[in-house]
Amino acid sequence: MQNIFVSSEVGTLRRLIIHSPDSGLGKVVPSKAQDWLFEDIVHLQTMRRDEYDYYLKILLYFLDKEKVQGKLKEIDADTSRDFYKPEKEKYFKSDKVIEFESLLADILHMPEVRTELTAAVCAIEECSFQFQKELAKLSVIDLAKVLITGTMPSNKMLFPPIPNLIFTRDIGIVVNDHLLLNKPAKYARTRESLLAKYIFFNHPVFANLRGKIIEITEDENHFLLAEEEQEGRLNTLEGGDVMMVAPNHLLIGVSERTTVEAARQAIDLLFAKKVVSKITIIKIPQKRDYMHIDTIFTQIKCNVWVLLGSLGRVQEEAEKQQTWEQLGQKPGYETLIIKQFINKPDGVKIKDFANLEDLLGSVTRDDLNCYDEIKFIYSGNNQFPYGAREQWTDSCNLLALKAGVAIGYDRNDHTAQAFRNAGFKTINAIELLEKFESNELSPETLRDTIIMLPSAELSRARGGSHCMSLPILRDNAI
Ligand SMILES: NC(=[NH2+])NCCC[C@H](N)C(=O)O
Repeated sequence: MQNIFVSSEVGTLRRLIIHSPDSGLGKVVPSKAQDWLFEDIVHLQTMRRDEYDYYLKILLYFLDKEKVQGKLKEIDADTSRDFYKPEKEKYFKSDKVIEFESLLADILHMPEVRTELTAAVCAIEECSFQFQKELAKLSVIDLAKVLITGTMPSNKMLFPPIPNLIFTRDIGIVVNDHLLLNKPAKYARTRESLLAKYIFFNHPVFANLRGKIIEITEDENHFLLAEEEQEGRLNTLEGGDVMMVAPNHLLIGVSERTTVEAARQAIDLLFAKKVVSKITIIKIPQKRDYMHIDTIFTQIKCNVWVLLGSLGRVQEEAEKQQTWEQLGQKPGYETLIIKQFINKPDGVKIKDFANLEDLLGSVTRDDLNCYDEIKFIYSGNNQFPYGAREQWTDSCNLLALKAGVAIGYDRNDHTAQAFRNAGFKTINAIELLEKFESNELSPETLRDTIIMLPSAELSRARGGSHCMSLPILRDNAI
């Protein structure tokens, strides 16, 4: 049975990996917030109870209904939140909405993996030998927690937390029946990818992936470079920059996090294995606002995309501006460079796209064979200055649960209006769950709806629901 397969962004979602905010997130301090890629410190309880738990309940309703249907009153009344804690009996334990921490605990039951992984984590975190011995005494459940949170059951912090693990999108991407592992650009995300690597290579759930995991490495000449030359030249690639838009077509962003060398290596490896026949590189400005391509656009259904207008159709404007630039005026816009590589029997052909809309339109028509009128929804309804404001809080980072039904943040009011103008309904996550429970609505019958997740705390971590998901199984979109 095919249990790992993703060939689009909008086919009905069947299985995914998530990670609920752990106690490490509550240990982010102001002096480390930026280093740990947070814009602020977050209130953990609010983030869990009033925000992320709703995300989970919605996912369960869509992917594994019997875990929640008719039980929400009871679940919500339990102040201990045992339903959400993998070590508790009442835990929802789903093989569709899969918690990273449970996968980690499972592989730590294998003695060899436990020894290797503990040693590897201690090595990268420069743990003392003494602490490494203490880790050996922990139960599997406690060890999994320490490897994620960095803190021992005694409350001693052995190494820093990995608060960005809630953004499971970035650890790897399923490309048809293969998996492209990340190689993080930021030190704060190194331990996440180490843990992920051990899970994908060892967990029985991923047995079908053996021989199909693609890893990005350094070119051997890299090791011979002097340190100052090496700087900034590592091959790095993060999942938020990789988007599987159609069975034949993968998008890769070259960004603050993903280097052109890594993108090139991914193209060579994926073409050699014939996993896809078309890969488009989208080079976006290297800035914090747009760390990955999924922060500037995502797909809602075959003919609908949400994107940041200031990076859309700018090319024509840019060409007109050229004269003024030649006369010395500074460019007042940002441009994208879009190059498409097509693997043909007689060699790789390259095609240019002038702007994002042209590329996304071509995905809709040429790759998904969808001829419905293409709709672009712009962040902030393309009204100054809401486009930029709402993009910052992930207005362009939505997760499609099925074609036309996606989950995003509730705080992006102008973008929500743009969705309504385009014929979508918007509904608050809490209200939707009530309507599911009362059978007024159901995941199966919902159409063209954007689910609005409470997000005051979540958005401070600088990622949206697209980032908080690693889909491993979707139905085909076509
Ligand atoms: N796929 C994404 N856009 N992920 C967002 C990750 C956010 C996280 N704080 C970081 O900076 O790494």
